[in-house]
Amino acid sequence: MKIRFYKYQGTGNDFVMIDDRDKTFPVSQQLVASICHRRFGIGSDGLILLQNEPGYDFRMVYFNADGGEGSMCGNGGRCVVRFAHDLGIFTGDTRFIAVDGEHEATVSGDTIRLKMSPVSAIQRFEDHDFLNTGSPHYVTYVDHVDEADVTGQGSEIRYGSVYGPQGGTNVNFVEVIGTEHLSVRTYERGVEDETFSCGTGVTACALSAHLRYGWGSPVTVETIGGTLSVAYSETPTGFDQVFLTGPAVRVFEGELAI
Ligand SMILES: N[C@H](CCC[C@H](N)C(=O)O)C(=O)O
Repeated sequence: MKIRFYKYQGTGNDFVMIDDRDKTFPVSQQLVASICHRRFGIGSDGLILLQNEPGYDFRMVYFNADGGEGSMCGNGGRCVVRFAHDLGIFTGDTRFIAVDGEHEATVSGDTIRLKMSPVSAIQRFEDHDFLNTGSPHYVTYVDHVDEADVTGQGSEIRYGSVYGPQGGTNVNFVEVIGTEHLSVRTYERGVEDETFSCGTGVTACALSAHLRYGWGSPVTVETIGGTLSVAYSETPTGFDQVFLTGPAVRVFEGELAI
């Protein structure tokens, strides 16, 4: 069986994208993991199926690189919007459905602005915050993010006694580099490594920093793979009107023989 695939990246978070509107992709954890493998497959942080959904422009189905169906992916969401735009499914604005519900997005040039789910139930601790921005995120602050042991400490927290039994968490290391300006590195569960950028993670860090420092919106966030912006409104229980904005581009396309 031959399957046409496309490769997209959003600030260096990269995804294999498949137009699955005819629902023929033979989903299995092993197949997805082998496609995402960087030595034996195409190589990516995740795989996304674009499917039809009545009442919406499309449905986003996201899998982590390990082949497990993941929670929401912010950069993947921005990339699938670009993919749907490239396929001619919409022009300008779109509304689609993902694992955490409905999303809206706008395309202008290379920039994709994605509306994220409202955020509540933020757990605040002295040295870290824990919140769910579509995916669970542990946010910890460091003086020099370049020196953080992202993979070592990240996997310790991800598999540790607190979060491990809950299905794990993504772990973000944040350095404040100015007012409303952060630098972030993320250990991603499901990839089980550091990625170049994590959209839901960057969103979590911006909201956490707002709570710590009383900053206004938007917050600019540097990642290894580029710059993202997070806008939001604070509510009595958390945040809504949360928007993640940044570039998403097609890298190449090809054919997969399985
Ligand atoms: N890279 C993604 C996050 C994927 C979430 C996944 N790692 C999980 O929690 O299972 C993003 O841009 O938001």
